[in-house]
Amino acid sequence: MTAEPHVIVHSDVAALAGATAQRLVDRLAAIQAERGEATVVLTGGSLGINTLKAVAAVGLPAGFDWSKVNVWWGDERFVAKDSPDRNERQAREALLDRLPLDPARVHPFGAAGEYADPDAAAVAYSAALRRAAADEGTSGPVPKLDVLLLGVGPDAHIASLFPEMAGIRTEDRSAVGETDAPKPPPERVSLTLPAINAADEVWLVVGGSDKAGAVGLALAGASPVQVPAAGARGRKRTVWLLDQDAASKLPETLLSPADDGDD
Ligand SMILES: O=C1O[C@H](COP(=O)(O)O)[C@@H](O)[C@H](O)[C@H]1O
Repeated sequence: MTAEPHVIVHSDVAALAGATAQRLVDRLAAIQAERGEATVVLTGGSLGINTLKAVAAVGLPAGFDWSKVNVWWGDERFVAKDSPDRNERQAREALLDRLPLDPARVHPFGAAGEYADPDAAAVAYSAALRRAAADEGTSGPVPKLDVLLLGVGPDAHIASLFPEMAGIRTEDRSAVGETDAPKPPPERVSLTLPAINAADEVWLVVGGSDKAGAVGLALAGASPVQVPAAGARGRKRTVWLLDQDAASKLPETLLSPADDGDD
């Protein structure tokens, strides 16, 4: 398996969310069985949250222990902690609040009111990532990130890295603040592309015909500055999990239809 993108197409968004949920639990369980814990980086957005809702309905493999799962986020909207716009709040309501997670292993971005501005929250998140790496005995900028989930916007943004903006060009830190995002809310915090690409596995989960152009450009090898999704690569595996609408502009040669249990 290489980090060359592998594309799997499901029939529609419901099948995509359900299959991604099952794939995620299976993968985290396999990693946990191997090294005692597993780390997931969550995304917000429509499919990110629908996938978490679908996880609630997935059967858990024997021995799987949610309290040994580390949770980080790929990005956050810089709004009040209790705002319904917050990716953290949506994830908690969709799934996390129902799981026996260890609170010490759950790492939300800081919120407006806790930090003066998005960049201050980003500096704190970079520091938290570095501390977690140090706790694992490495001197790197991020801990081991097993599976990192991403949504993709119609403009090809990933996390809160938008085309042509400073965040997508930032390489010297793990998280960055954004104050003028084209998608509301304008103030956001995001992992940078180097931090995203430090994950072992990057899964881009995308549904809908409004995303087909972005998916087509990303998989045709566009420049990440113009098409941020083009730059997302896992160290070991990069998987594009699509519905048929999102895949409609891809050449046949790239597609692996899912049998909804596929790989
Ligand atoms: O605002 C955001 O948007 C993207 C994509 O969301 P979608 O609803 O178009 O799928 C998401 O990946 C990101 O986490 C979120 O903050």
